[in-house]
Amino acid sequence: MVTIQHSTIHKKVACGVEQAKSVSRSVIVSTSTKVDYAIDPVAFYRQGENRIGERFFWAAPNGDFVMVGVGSAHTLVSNSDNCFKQFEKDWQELLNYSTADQIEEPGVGPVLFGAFSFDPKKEKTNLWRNFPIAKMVLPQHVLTITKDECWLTVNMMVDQNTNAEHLADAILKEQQNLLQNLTKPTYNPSHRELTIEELDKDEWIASVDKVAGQIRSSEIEKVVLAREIRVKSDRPFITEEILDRLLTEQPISYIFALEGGEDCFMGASPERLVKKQGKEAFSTCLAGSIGRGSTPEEDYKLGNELLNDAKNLHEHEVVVRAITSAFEQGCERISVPEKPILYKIRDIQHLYTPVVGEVKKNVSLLTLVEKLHPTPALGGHPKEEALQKIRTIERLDRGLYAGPIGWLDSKGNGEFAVAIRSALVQGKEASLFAGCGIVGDSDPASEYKETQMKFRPMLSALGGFSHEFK
Ligand SMILES: C=C(O[C@H]1C=CC=C(C(=O)O)[C@@H]1O)C(=O)O
Repeated sequence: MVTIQHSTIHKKVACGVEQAKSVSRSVIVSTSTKVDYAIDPVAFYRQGENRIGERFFWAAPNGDFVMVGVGSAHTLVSNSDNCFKQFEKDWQELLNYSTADQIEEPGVGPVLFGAFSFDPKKEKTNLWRNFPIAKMVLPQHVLTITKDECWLTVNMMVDQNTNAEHLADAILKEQQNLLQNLTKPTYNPSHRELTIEELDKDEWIASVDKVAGQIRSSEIEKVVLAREIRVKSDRPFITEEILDRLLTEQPISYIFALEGGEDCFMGASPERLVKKQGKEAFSTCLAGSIGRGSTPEEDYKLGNELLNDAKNLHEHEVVVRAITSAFEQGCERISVPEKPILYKIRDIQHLYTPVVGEVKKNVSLLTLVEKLHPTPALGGHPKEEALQKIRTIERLDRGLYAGPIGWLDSKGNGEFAVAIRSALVQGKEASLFAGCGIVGDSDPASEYKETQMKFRPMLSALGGFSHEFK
């Protein structure tokens, strides 16, 4: 099932080699083909298994936009807190030396996919050894599925010594392999026996009490405190199987996976950080939570309770203020509804306010990400004071949890979600993370229960089941 002609690729690479010679540096050669048959994205990801450590998966809510990457033509890595600006500069420079087909469709052509740590200033532990503070990958092979189109892109880094014939052969062979066995995989539905260790549970509950007290007697309005559970299985986890479950069980969330070495960071986040399409930018305020009812009546009652609960409305309002203020710096004609509505996912319902704006000239997606992150849904308010509190009080290393994860293309489009409801999968073990917005009248026992609820999507996708987390 070859979709790109060998002669076409060969010609493009040969041109790239000439360009590399003339500018004395390596250049990107990118070419995209529209395919007129369906490709199952999880099957495509699975087919890339000989590129373990170099794959990613992304599906926007309702499968409206899916992107899968295999292999790396180039990787941007940063271990500093200047990562957004550094990547912006690196990406522009790479694009200045690229030859790509002119395709308007967002997410087709040269793209970067990657993730940023929640807090580059927090000391890094061994848990996240396979991930830098931030990384974004220009994938070798990309599958992009939009509402009505399906595209395959190959990206190559070419220098003056590249053998065009060899590179064209290798890339086409790999693409052919990726396009084998494209039927939707079926996985064994049997559940696993998981052992769950709740790390520093009592300390976490005590810290909620302490921070709520400090909030009552200081200028700090809100701090998000997170915790970690470590899950062990009798056999290695299979990331394709987890992706498949997440897609089925969490259809209105962002489903993501990013590999680093043998590890995989993955999740199902309901929270958009920011999307940029053309001149428009979209963000989401998501904060304030309650469970789902077991009957429609109970569910409605709980939703109503949430919509009228002063503590949750306050938690939410802090986020709306911060996102609106970040938008005011980068956008014009901002629109924010006056009141939140409910966003109901399988295990939980949230208060939700969408924010839309028209991006000012020369403001890029990464600039918006930098201005927004971390919103008070993940950090707190005021931002710096809340971050300082999290650094000193939280015992876990959040790593990529609660950081921005997503993609951008060569035309300035792209989207980032906030990497919550996530897990770092490491062979037979996984660390899961969940946090809660703490305000002055937060109750430690209820916040603890809320984290149990927030662990459920990933626990279930890992194939596990536990009464405590029900
Ligand atoms: C920090 C998390 O959730 C945030 C997003 C939505 C609702 C939240 C809340 O109600 O506390 C949190 O701010 C998490 O799931 O780990």
